[in-house]
Amino acid sequence: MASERIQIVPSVLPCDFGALGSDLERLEDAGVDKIQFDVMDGHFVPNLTFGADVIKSSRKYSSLPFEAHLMIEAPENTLERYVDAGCDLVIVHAEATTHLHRTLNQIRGLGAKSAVALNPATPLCDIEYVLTSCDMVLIMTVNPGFGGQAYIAEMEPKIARLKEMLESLKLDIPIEVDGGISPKTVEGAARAGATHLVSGSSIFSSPLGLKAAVAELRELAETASK
Ligand SMILES: O=C(CO)[C@@H](O)[C@H](O)COP(=O)(O)O
Ligand SMILES: [Co+2]
Repeated sequence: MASERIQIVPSVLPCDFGALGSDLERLEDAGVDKIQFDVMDGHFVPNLTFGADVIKSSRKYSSLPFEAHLMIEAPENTLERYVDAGCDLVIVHAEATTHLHRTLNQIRGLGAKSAVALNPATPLCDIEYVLTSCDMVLIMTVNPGFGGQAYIAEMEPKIARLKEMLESLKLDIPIEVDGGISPKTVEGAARAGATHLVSGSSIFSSPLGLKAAVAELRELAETASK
């Protein structure tokens, strides 16, 4: 199944926002599969980053797919701007939008892929009836808002249960994990069923350098998922 291929997805949070273009070029040279832009509004999460304009002006520096991880209240009001900015996939939080089914279909209607993210405390039953409107599900392995937090290993049974749910519904949808992914934690997430692995602080601070850090994460995840 296509969704089983491991993808390494850097979060841009550790990038130098004054030189984002050159950091995006470095990431592409390092062999990553897509780029995650962490959009935070200071309301849904207690941190503020950037909006669609920054993503739009970054688009020319990379040929990789872009995904917007929208940690914002009422994302349905601004989805068009992220698709227009060049995001191939838009991720909304189940906790941040009242009419989740409509919001996910709105993303598809704009011509992008749709995904839903769940905070650690949010149960899988909250998305059971919208899975056919999703092109990916993101299980947060930290509480959203900041990079560099500790991985919450208690999310592994949640990932495994989601994988079972998707299999029983015959839905070929990849599971992404985000937060605290490093060489120490990636195997547990991959073994549980995650194939898209977001990593920020670990790959950027690795003494191996970006390229070898990305290769190491990929190799560990591929071995663990077999
Ligand atoms: O969405 C988020 C945080 O809210 C993530 O994308 C993190 O920013 C990933 O960073 P690390 O946990 O890998 O440092
Ligand atoms: Co993120």
